[in-house]
Amino acid sequence: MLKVGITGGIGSGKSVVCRLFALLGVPVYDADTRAKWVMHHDAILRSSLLAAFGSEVYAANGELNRTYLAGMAFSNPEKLARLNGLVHPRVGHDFAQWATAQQQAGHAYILKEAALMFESGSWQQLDRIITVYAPQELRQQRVLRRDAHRTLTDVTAIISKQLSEEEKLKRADFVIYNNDEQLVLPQVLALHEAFTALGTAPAARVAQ
Ligand SMILES: CC(C)(COP(=O)(O)OP(=O)(O)OC[C@H]1O[C@@H](n2cnc3c(N)ncnc32)[C@H](O)[C@@H]1O)[C@@H](O)C(=O)NCCC(=O)NCCS
Ligand SMILES: Nc1ncnc2c1ncn2[C@@H]1O[C@H](COP(=O)(O)OP(=O)(O)OP(=O)(O)O)[C@@H](O)[C@H]1O
Repeated sequence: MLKVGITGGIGSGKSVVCRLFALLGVPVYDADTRAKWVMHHDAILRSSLLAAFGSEVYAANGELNRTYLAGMAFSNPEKLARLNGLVHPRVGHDFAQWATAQQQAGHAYILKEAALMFESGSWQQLDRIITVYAPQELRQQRVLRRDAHRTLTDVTAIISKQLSEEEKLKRADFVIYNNDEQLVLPQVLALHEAFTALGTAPAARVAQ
């Protein structure tokens, strides 16, 4: 089974693209959502986050206080690095377990969606990487439309914590252009065909 990563900067359209793959029957692991799940459910991680960032990390009802964490982490590089250092290994472990279950279900390939793929080192768990590309101005507009609570300053701060799109393009095996100039669906269908073939080919070809 081929493991394909799909990354791209904030607002590039990873989730939209992943919804298309999911419609084709491809299992998709959403690292952003799972990161929040493990931060809520993993008792050891909860204790580490409380020890590192204080009791405000969790609200009185036990829910993750995302606004507090976002405000703290996206404005302080050391705190963000500490948060990443605690959360990313747990997400890596969670993904490995999920991927094993998918393999047993006999899928030709699976997708892992993550904003941070090269930054977190999680690309090493994957066979191929797709970058979803859109220019920064368009990404900012999309996020401001999507996230009513974020300002342009917030979005710019998050962008500054992510690897540049140029670097992601250099490091990716495939690019999906979601820049309002090219149709997305034909690009997804072409990759689906290629990955289905690769995922069902002998292991030697997949490993390359
Ligand atoms: C700080 C948190 C709680 C803020 O949650 P919130 O719901 O406000 O934002 P959300 O998760 O939707 O993130 C918005 C966007 O910011 C970007 N982003 C998220 N985490 C990070 C990070 N650690 N570094 C850089 N960019 C990030 C992504 O593009 C993401 O889609 C949350 O982002 C988080 O837990 N981040 C740490 C875990 C992580 O790195 N997740 C990303 C993939 S594993
Ligand atoms: N081609 C498109 N045309 C119109 N709107 C789009 C297009 N692609 C994405 N969007 C919209 O832009 C916003 C950002 O897209 P999406 O949530 O998929 O980005 P993302 O890369 O997953 O972002 P994040 O890193 O924040 O999770 C969403 O509201 C989405 O509906």
